[in-house]
Amino acid sequence: MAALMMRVGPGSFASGRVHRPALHSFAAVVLRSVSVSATQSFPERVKIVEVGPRDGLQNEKTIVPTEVKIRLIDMLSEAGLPVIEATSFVSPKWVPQMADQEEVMRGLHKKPGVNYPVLTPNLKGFQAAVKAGAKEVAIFGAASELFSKKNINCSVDESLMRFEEVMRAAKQEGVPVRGYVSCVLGCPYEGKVSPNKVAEVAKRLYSMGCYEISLGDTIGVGTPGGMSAMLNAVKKEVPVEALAVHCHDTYGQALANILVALQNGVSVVDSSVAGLGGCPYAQGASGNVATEDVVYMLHGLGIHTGVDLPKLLDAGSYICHSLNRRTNSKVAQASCKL
Ligand SMILES: CC(C)(COP(=O)([O-])OP(=O)([O-])OC[C@H]1O[C@@H](n2cnc3c(N)ncnc32)[C@H](O)[C@@H]1OP(=O)([O-])[O-])[C@@H](O)C(=O)NCCC(=O)NCCSC(=O)C[C@@](C)(O)CC(=O)[O-]
Repeated sequence: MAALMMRVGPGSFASGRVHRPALHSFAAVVLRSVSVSATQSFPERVKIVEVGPRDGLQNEKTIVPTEVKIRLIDMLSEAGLPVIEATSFVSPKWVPQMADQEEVMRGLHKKPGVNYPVLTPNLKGFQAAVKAGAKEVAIFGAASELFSKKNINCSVDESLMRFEEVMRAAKQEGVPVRGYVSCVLGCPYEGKVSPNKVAEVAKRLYSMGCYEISLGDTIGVGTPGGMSAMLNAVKKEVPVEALAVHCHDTYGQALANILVALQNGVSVVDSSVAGLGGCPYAQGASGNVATEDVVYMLHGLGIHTGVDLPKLLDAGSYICHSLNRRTNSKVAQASCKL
């Protein structure tokens, strides 16, 4: 750290506040130097799937106004995020925070080249999503029976049958479908989850036509060794190009787990601006890894994301002010974007 401080100069730290421009030049100077050797085993580009407006806001205690959600999504697209999960077409009785899904879909300003997928647990959700203008959807299963029951009120096998229905309809409509597997590194109800079970569910989702499978450490209990073992099992069934990781940061392991996933060839990472989030049916799950922190790490490694970090910080600052909460992003904290 001393070496890092010398590069920036003591003035930046003297006041006790690090202003954003100083942090950014600091980041650029320090991290450029590690990128050359470190990128060798990493992908050149990473696609970030921003899940804050859905995964982040679904867990808020008070209802977030629709216009705030729309403004957040628009700020995220302005920041260069290529995929922004906008909302979910689930039962409002189960997740009241997402009850304004149609208004959100109709209100957001679609930026060319940006995808705005939505969650659809069943055919009813799919039909409503398409009617509201969704061009891409995600189905969400789990590698844990109890989690599946608590989250979508059916067994894993039943969920896969429902997803087949969604998939058939999606194929007819030409709508791409992403698949989630939750609890890939542990379950709040069952504890340990076998990598083989994760691989089996991932394979079934991929075989039915999901173009991408996002592997969710729903409660953020995984560590890099577990991530590596799980990915090794899944990669035997699904090509690594079709895999994404979705890490919650409950135990502070998310960035380490993502790094291991990148070294395993994964080049799609889910994250949530300001580290918002948690799953209402996974007690103890804290927010997703913060998008700001993922972008900072990736850019430091010389990996292209297309994301403008200062604009992303503004989006994080906006939503934190709107929710009257502190950001979970370390990068935002360091940049005084609280
Ligand atoms: C799946 C259901 C609907 C099953 O819920 P259910 O009660 O078994 O469904 P049902 O078919 O018996 O229907 C019951 C009622 O819900 C309605 N309904 C039925 N389907 C829909 C729909 N799509 N949209 C709106 N309404 C719907 C249906 O019309 C009926 O209404 P009623 O007659 O009582 O008025 C329910 O369990 C549900 O909505 N669950 C939501 C779960 C959820 O959103 N969880 C959070 C997202 S998952 C997550 O965060 C993890 C992830 C993806 O981020 C990855 C990770 O971190 O691991």
